[in-house]
Amino acid sequence: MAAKIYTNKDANLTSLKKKTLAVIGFGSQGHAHALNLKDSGLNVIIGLYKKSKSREVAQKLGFEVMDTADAVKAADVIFVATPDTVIPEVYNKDIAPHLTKGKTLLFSHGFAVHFKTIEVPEDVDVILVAPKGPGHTVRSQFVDGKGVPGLIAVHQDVSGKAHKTALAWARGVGCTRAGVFETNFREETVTDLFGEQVVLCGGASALVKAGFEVLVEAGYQPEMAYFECLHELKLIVDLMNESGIAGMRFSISETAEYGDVTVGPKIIDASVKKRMEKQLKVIEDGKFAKEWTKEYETGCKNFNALRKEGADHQIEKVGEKLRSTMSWIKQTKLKKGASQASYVSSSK
Ligand SMILES: NC(=O)C1=CN([C@@H]2O[C@H](COP(=O)(O)OP(=O)(O)OC[C@H]3O[C@@H](n4cnc5c(N)ncnc54)[C@H](OP(=O)(O)O)[C@@H]3O)[C@@H](O)[C@H]2O)C=CC1
Ligand SMILES: CC(=O)[C@](C)(O)C(=O)O
Repeated sequence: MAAKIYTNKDANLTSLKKKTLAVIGFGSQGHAHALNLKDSGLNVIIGLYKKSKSREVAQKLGFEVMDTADAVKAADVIFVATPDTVIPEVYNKDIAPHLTKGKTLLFSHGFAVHFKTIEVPEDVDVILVAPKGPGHTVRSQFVDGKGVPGLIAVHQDVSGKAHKTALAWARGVGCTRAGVFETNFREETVTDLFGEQVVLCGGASALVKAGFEVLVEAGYQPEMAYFECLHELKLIVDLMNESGIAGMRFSISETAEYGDVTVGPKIIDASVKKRMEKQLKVIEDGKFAKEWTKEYETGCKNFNALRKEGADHQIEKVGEKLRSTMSWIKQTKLKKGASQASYVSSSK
């Protein structure tokens, strides 16, 4: 039987209207959920650590900002929007001690609950509302009157209202405008990690860089390689996003389509699929979660070195130059280190 898609007609905000909603963290997801919920007429407070660079940004956007522990004490629903590797320390220090009976714990990724990096008490609801898109898109789509499709899941339902709360939150952040599927913490966690590592962020950026390098090393202009391998990828993926692979193939030339169906399977062949299957096992077995947690706990040395290698890649320099000279590309210079929320789409 096809999974049910929940939309606005299935969800209302009633169960959240008289509640205090705390968003712990004001980053990519945190700022988007907070602003969208606030624009949906709900009472939202922000919990941050004392030295957070996002305190001032959140206050300027009209939020009451508290220390994390105080926000948890004051709230009925607590959205843990800190990085997955930070969740254990924030949870154990500032959330768990104040998670009294009847509160609801909410996540937008199941990592901490599924891989048990935290222990949740038995007397609170534990739910997931996971928009299937970056936080900045969750916000910009909402501002444009649209929504990002999302997932909901219930890990623990003490109140008997966990599902309704999840749906109400999904409505408040705009997901039910697009469509919401119900899943469970394991499925969301595993598929999200797989998707972002193997297809979306990891797979796509590796494919783009490899294509760019092949063209540049063969003597073609780096600008041509950038246009072909990075810039145009968005335009092709947009077509797939809107009307499927078939729709994209309808729009491109027959020459391109012939190359697509004959060469594509030689590039992404059975050996690539085997490596994808292997990575899925690494995620399912919790090996990835252990590796990432250890990397974080030992100071992210390897992670930062790989980040720098990526930032120093020629494609970044060429791309930055081209994007700054071409008017039709939206100039959103998202850069790590600044407050994520400083790129917020205004609500008016
Ligand atoms: N990025 C995305 O689009 C998506 C993220 N998710 C999930 O959302 C959750 C949050 O990720 P994301 O939004 O990317 O995180 P970000 O790194 O963008 O933001 C993290 C926020 O947490 C704050 N923070 C850090 N330490 C603490 C602390 N001790 N107490 C309170 N706040 C703290 C940061 O403060 P400061 O601002 O000072 O740095 C920042 O505001 C994760 O579970 C992630 O997996 C799910 C779907 C998509
Ligand atoms: C945007 C999203 O959902 C990702 C890629 O999985 C993430 O940022 O965690």
